[in-house]
Amino acid sequence: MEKSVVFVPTLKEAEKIFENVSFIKNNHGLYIAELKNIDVIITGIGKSNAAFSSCISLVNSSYYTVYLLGICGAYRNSGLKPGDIVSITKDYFADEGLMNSDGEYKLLSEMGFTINGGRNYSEFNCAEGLKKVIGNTVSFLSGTDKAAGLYQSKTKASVENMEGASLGMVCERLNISARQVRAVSNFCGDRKKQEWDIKKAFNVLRKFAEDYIL
Ligand SMILES: O=C(O)c1cccc(C(=O)CC[C@H]2O[C@@H](n3cnc4c(=O)[nH]cnc43)[C@H](O)[C@@H]2O)c1
Repeated sequence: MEKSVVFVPTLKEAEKIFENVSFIKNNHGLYIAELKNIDVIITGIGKSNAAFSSCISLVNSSYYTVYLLGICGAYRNSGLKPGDIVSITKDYFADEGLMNSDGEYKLLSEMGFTINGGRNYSEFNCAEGLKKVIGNTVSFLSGTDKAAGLYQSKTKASVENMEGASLGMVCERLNISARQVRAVSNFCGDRKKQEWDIKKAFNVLRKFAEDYIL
């Protein structure tokens, strides 16, 4: 039987999205749950964990659909709010570059370097029925309004996450199509004004998984 794979950044997110499922550690140190028609794999937080976990899991596999499901932050001017669910179709490596002394920053592509085959972003297929948005993948979180403004104005992204562009690049290089679905858990920027509602975000991701994946 053909199987799909769902990557989720953290065990906490996965246990809320896929209830009553047990995870075991595999021989690569990754937590995995094997359900009837899907495998759920925990990537770990951040670009390096996302690249390793997706590459090692996909390189000799025959999964027929790949999903990355998780929470994300929304930029204030995006029109999104906690509890909204989106399909990220273009995800930038937004903090790989150079910060000048005047606080301006350049992406690697603006310095003559590229990350993903001539580009500074990865692409995903759109998950049907969801709002299509641009994402920023960062390792250095935008915990101030200034940092959030810099990232957002550079790429025109609506949301921010920590794994998407890396996992997307692995899928592109392996010629496997993937969808990235994220629920907004907070606003980006000043930490005191982030308005986290992680419960709402988990609930919409669980509903999405029940309706479209399980
Ligand atoms: O403690 C904090 O201030 C804080 C700020 C942002 C994110 C975190 C997390 O622990 C979540 C990391 C996890 O969730 C995704 N995520 C959720 N919100 C954001 C965000 O505003 N910016 C970037 N990533 C976010 C991310 O993909 C990770 O998997 C804590």
